[in-house]
Amino acid sequence: MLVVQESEKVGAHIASEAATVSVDNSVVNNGNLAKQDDVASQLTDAWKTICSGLRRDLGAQIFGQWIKPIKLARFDADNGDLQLLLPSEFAANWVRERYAERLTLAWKAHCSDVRSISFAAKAGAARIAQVKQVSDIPPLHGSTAPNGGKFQPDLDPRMTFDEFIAGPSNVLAQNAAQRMAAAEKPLFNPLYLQSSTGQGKTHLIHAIGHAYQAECPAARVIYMSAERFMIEFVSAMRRNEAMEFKAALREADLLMIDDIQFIVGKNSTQEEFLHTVDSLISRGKRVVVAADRPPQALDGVDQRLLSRLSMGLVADIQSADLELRRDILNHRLSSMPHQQVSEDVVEFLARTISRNLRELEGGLNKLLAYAQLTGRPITKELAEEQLSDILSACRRRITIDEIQRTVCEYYRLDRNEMSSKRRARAVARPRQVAMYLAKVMTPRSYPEIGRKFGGRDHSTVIHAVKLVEQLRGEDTEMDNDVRMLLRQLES
Ligand SMILES: Nc1ncnc2c1ncn2[C@@H]1O[C@H](COP(=O)(O)OP(=O)(O)OP(=O)(O)O)[C@@H](O)[C@H]1O
Repeated sequence: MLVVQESEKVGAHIASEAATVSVDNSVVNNGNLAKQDDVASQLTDAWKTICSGLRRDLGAQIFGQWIKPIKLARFDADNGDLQLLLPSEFAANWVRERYAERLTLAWKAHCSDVRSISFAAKAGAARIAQVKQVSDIPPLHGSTAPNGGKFQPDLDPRMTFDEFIAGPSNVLAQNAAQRMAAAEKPLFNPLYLQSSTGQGKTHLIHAIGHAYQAECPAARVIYMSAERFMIEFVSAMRRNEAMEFKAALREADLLMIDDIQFIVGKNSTQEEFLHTVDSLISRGKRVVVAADRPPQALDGVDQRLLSRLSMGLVADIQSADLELRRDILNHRLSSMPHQQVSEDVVEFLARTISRNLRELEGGLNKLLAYAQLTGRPITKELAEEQLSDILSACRRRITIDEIQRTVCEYYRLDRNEMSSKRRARAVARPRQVAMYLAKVMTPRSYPEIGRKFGGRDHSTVIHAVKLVEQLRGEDTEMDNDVRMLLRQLES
């Protein structure tokens, strides 16, 4: 049994087990320290990755309220149960009811040792509720049947090329996607779509699926997220059906895998994915993948897989500019002629909700739904009132103090280290990261930033910014740290 955190607070029955360890090794009851250390760090790493996905999918508010407070309490290596600890009974029930399945799937995808999760409240570890064995989770719609049945692509009917509005930020990706969907063999393969969250990767993938199916009705199209790929692969292996799984994938004429960044660190899955990609490409079949970062920034991914993924076309989608945001809103509204939304409301939404297109679309939908339910006219005032959360998040100005606080929390440093003269790398590097973030996230000048970091000279800040830029290109761990911090600060 592995106690990951909070070891002193959870039940005594755990401490009586043979192998108990905390992540910092303060509690070690058996000799196999290296192995336990390894498991503990795997669990912590997996949790970091799961959290970044959940933060993105659930939004900062829900994430901050319900998921962030979760601690990894302990892991039972014998039965694969991971206990998550919540601050209260109420929180434990809430998270269990709403997110148990999602958390279980995510855990299974990111750490194959975890087979079930249970929830406990801080005060009452005795009232642990066993939630779900992973094996109890029904297969998703369209996944493999045990005897090698088909993967049915579950494509969103709304995500077509017709519904995709092009602008300078996405036109390359749109053209590439259209080529990939044409009957004629594309000049590149695979297609790697890359953008930050909510900029249209999934939309383009679904659009390729629809168009290719229309173009070649007999073609076999397979679409799934990387997380799903891992889950299907692991459960096929458990059922001794790995061969069927492999065969089903290799029959694809078009294989599309979304959110490929989640395939990190799972060697057998990566191997399988690599072989599948190799096999498909060598037979002239099409492969499309999407990720929130470029191939070289995929952490923990085998070099051979990286070079396979990079050898076709890597198409970047930049953040949508104002004109594209305006065009997307107008396009959505053109399909709803009964909705009375004036140009100044569209302009207001397009200007203010600038972070990602999912928020923009969500904001419009919320406004329309509210107006319909209450009969109130859609005005800027109504938008201000109803979309206050999104709007204030978009308008929020990030301060250097906030950056310093977040960086210190992230690297577990004392806040004073941001101004201290200490040069040890463990302190200097986070300080340089904070200076870099201050430069890219605030309008402050180099001298102003220097003053906020213990009165440092502007040349020190310039050096820090250049260094972090350079390190991000060379060191995936550093790049991931910066990405996590950017996300945390932007949310
Ligand atoms: N160019 C576009 N035209 C019309 N709608 C768009 C466009 N780009 C994105 N959208 C819409 O914005 C929403 C978010 O897009 P999508 O889910 O494709 O983003 P994503 O890049 O895959 O995000 P994530 O990385 O979070 O999965 C979707 O509803 C999509 O239909």
